[in-house]
Amino acid sequence: MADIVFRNVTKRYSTMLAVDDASFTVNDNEFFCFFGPPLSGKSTILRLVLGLETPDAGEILIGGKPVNTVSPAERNVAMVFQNLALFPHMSALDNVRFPLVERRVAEVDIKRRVADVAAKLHIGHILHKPPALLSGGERQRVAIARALVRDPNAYLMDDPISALDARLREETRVELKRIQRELGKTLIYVTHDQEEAMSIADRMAILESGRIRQIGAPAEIYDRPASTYVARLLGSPVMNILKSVQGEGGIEGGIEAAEGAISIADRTAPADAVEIGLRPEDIKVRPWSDTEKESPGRPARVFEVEPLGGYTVVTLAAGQARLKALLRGQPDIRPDAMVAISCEPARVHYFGQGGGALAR
Ligand SMILES: Nc1ncnc2c1ncn2[C@@H]1O[C@H](COP(=O)(O)OP(=O)(O)OP(=O)(O)O)[C@@H](O)[C@H]1O
Repeated sequence: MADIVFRNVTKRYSTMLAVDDASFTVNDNEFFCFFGPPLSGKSTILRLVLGLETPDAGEILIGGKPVNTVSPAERNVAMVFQNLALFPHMSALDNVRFPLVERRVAEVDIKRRVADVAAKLHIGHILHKPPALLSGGERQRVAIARALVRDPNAYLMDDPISALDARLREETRVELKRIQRELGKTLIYVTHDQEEAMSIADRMAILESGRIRQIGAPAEIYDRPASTYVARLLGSPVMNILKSVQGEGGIEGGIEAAEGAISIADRTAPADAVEIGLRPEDIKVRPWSDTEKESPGRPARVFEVEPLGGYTVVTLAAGQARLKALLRGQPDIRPDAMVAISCEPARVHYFGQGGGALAR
């Protein structure tokens, strides 16, 4: 069992609160992501788990045992650092072997485990090379292999594939997910790439300035962000968040614009909404001429069209409000055209004073 628990953990660097009263549980065998902007405390949390830092307050438990005073070696947690930290004077093979040689594992077992991990990461053909002769992607795989070759309680990875190009990153994250499932080990993963976090994690925690703002399955957080801060971090294009004005009623789902703010005709809207959030994919866009009197579509002007192949991002001007809509395929929509926009009331997000999500 290697569940990892933080109970009210705080870590300061002089006056800087790097981790602020963090409480969470990473379950055994879980792929758990920490996601947040730069300097939000992601790496510090990993260093606390690893034992490279000691909390100023609170308690850390690994597999049910308090580890605040346990050395990194005894915690037996394997880490892949952002800067990889491969030994330059050793071949890739010796780098991967190193943790086992250091622990005096029998040669026959070393050979078996290295071959196994090399096959999993497709690096068998480059093991003879030193790091300097490997590409960025190959170096990253070797660093991951060096962590996987051990049999630790848990793996920690700090933005391990950030140096790869977009295609290789996609491939590697799919593989990492598969490998973690096969190994059946707890994996804590840090990334500043929202798409990566969403695609790879069983559950994730969203950080802001050292504080955990929300924990949940990616789809849960995406569908029910607890605040405008979280809502803006996930999704591309990001959620449209506009000031809310009281509407005149109108037909359910109609988006009315006024003075840079919008209202949605929605019987279930909370009265104390200060802001309204609309995911770009939830905005329906139709040619204005199609609009019948009973339709919810309210007028908007097409401001910009970005065809991206499989889908198209359309920026809409509704009064002084600007909204982005994400449409499938390549619809025949041109700048300056008038369109009708609407949104299923159930898909609308409402936020109150201070940015917290409001229940209906
Ligand atoms: N060794 C240190 N000494 C002083 N301050 C530090 C140290 N390590 C981190 N910090 C500060 O703690 C805060 C959290 O940093 P941390 O590196 O954990 O964030 P992060 O989310 O991992 O950032 P990034 O995405 O840029 O890696 C930052 O304000 C950072 O400047």
